[in-house]
Amino acid sequence: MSKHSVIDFNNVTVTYDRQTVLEKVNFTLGNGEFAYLIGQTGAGKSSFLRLIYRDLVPDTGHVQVADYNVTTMSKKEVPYLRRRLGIVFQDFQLLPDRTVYENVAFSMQVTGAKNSYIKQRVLEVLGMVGLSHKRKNMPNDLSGGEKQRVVIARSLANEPRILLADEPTGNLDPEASASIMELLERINNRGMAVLMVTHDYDTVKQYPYRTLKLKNGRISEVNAKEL
Ligand SMILES: Nc1ncnc2c1ncn2[C@@H]1O[C@H](COP(=O)(O)OP(=O)(O)OP(=O)(O)O)[C@@H](O)[C@H]1O
Repeated sequence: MSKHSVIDFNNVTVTYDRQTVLEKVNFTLGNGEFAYLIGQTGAGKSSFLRLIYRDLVPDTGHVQVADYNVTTMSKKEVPYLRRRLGIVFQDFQLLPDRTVYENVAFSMQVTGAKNSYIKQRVLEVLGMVGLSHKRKNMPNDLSGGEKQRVVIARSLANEPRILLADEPTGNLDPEASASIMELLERINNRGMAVLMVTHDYDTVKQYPYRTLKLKNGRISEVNAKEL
């Protein structure tokens, strides 16, 4: 893998039963790059992301993420790979019976970080997403946009190199979506690569970055203006 890329797919094929979902896909996400992944329902976007965090192994081809050869790595190494990734998915919900602070701290405690560092880092990432003042609140006291910002803060806690975001603006009103996009841009400007799966074409047009479309097992670059 080139030192300029953080994700590399080389001729990746994924087949479920007899259905080929990805066929000899090549893809590179540059260090610090922002890119969108789009495609109709069932096009293979979730499968694509699952390959990156090693929830799925390709039938053929290679996947490299940060310094890890994801295709050949041992199971023992998977948690270390995942710590290099910030994951913002709709089904990675917040724990409803823990405060905002505790939700973010929890993701660091499992890595064995020191308490003094956890405290400092949780306050730092909550500050980054503009929610320090809500740290003692429970998730259910927050709006949808604020909850999503806590999920983003949690994903940043372990200082990942890559942020994977699956529909981070789904179900949010335009104002909350804009605040999430501005936050993702700020994070990206600090040097983190961002790969965002979305159906929200208005957002793609408003915040244009390289846009890749999955269709019939293939990936191609599209012009956001033509969406
Ligand atoms: N574990 C599995 N076993 C069999 N088929 C699967 C499995 N996972 C996904 N598929 C099929 O592979 C295809 C791609 O699924 P995938 O979830 O990757 O698409 P997607 O683009 O993320 O869709 P959506 O936008 O609806 O989430 C679909 O036809 C799906 O039914």
